[in-house]
Amino acid sequence: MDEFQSIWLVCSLMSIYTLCLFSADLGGWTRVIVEKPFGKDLDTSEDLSAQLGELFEEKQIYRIDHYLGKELVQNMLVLRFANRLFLPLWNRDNIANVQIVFREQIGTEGRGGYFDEYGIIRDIIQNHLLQVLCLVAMEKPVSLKPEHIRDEKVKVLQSVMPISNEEIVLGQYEGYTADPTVSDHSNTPTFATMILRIHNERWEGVPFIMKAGKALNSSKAEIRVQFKDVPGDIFKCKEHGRNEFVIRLQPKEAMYMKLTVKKPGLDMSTIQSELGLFYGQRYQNVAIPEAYERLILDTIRGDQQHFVRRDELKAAWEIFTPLLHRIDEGKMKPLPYSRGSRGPVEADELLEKAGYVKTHGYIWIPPML
Ligand SMILES: NC(=O)C1=CN([C@@H]2O[C@H](COP(=O)(O)OP(=O)(O)OC[C@H]3O[C@@H](n4cnc5c(N)ncnc54)[C@H](OP(=O)(O)O)[C@@H]3O)[C@@H](O)[C@H]2O)C=CC1
Ligand SMILES: O=C1O[C@H](COP(=O)(O)O)[C@@H](O)[C@H](O)[C@H]1O
Repeated sequence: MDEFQSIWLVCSLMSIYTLCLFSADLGGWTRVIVEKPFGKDLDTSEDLSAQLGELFEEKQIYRIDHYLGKELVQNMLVLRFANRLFLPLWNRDNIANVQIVFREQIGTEGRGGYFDEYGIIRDIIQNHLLQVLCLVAMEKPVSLKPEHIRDEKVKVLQSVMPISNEEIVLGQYEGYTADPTVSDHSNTPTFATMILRIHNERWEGVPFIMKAGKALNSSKAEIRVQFKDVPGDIFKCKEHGRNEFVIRLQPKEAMYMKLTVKKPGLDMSTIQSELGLFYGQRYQNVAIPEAYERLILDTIRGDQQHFVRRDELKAAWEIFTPLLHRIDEGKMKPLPYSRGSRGPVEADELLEKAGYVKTHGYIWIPPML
């Protein structure tokens, strides 16, 4: 933040603060929604938090991350902690790897100037995907009270190990710097795949593969949990692939479990198929609220469960700041990739290296309405 931005920020905060004082006099309440970017690294974020903290109490601050307002993200805790099925499986004994993926077909059109300052890690991974990781990996909270949930999220974040250079692939799509608001020599990644490792009893040794990119061949956001091979493979079905539980956040919310079944017919052979819950089909007359709609309502209701607490934000920046500084200083360079591709091939190689096993011969047949 330069001096002008800093003065502007302080003046804006003071004006909001003054208005809030008036509302308190009238018997109202004060809740301030703050939208990202929450700084650019640990220090700038802590500065911002300190300035906000001088004016508002933490219970008045609603740091918004719109991924926390998405239907299937909110479903995560229910899925994990209200279903007996998942309780014994959700750990390093059974899960081989987890992918948390954001892919977008559009590039940075119209937002190049902003994006070039931040890049894909600050724009998507350090906030949206990391919040999803917390919900996938955290322990069961004592209760559904916002503080209990946020306490568990902080613990997961604090257990994430430093990210190794060998476990990162960065990319920048060709033509990105043609945007007049982007520097010709920009080192900003528009794509990143990286492995996060959680050093705790539940997750030691399980790679959490975070993938995000712009100008790719598809648009989607999903969580993909891949289970380990079945020991003693009497059906010789290992060749088809492993069990996978996929939670598609968007588009077309869905959850499906890829599993091995007997291939219908006279032979005793096996094939990969799926058990699925497709929201468009199962909940045909239900309108799924927009993330911001839900989160603004939560703010009015005074429920901070789906908002980021100050210590959570700090822990998130602690994970990424060293890596971001290496990129900002030009010590790590993004690889070029073509618009409309999957991103650099090195990213899929990293996935394989992390132990992800691709399915063979699985064909999905869309359900008929
Ligand atoms: N309910 C529904 O709507 C369902 C839809 N389907 C559809 O069926 C298709 C297959 O589904 P599924 O098997 O789950 O997922 P995919 O085959 O799309 O992807 C499986 C994994 O392989 C990676 N991958 C995909 N293409 C390549 C490639 N060319 N090289 C290297 N890695 C690759 C993916 O990465 P990345 O994620 O980065 O692409 C992902 O990690 C998809 O189109 C899916 O949308 C399947 C089941 C249910
Ligand atoms: O915060 C952001 O999110 C959008 C993607 O949001 P989604 O709800 O459509 O998944 C992304 O395009 C943008 O770059 C980023 O700032």
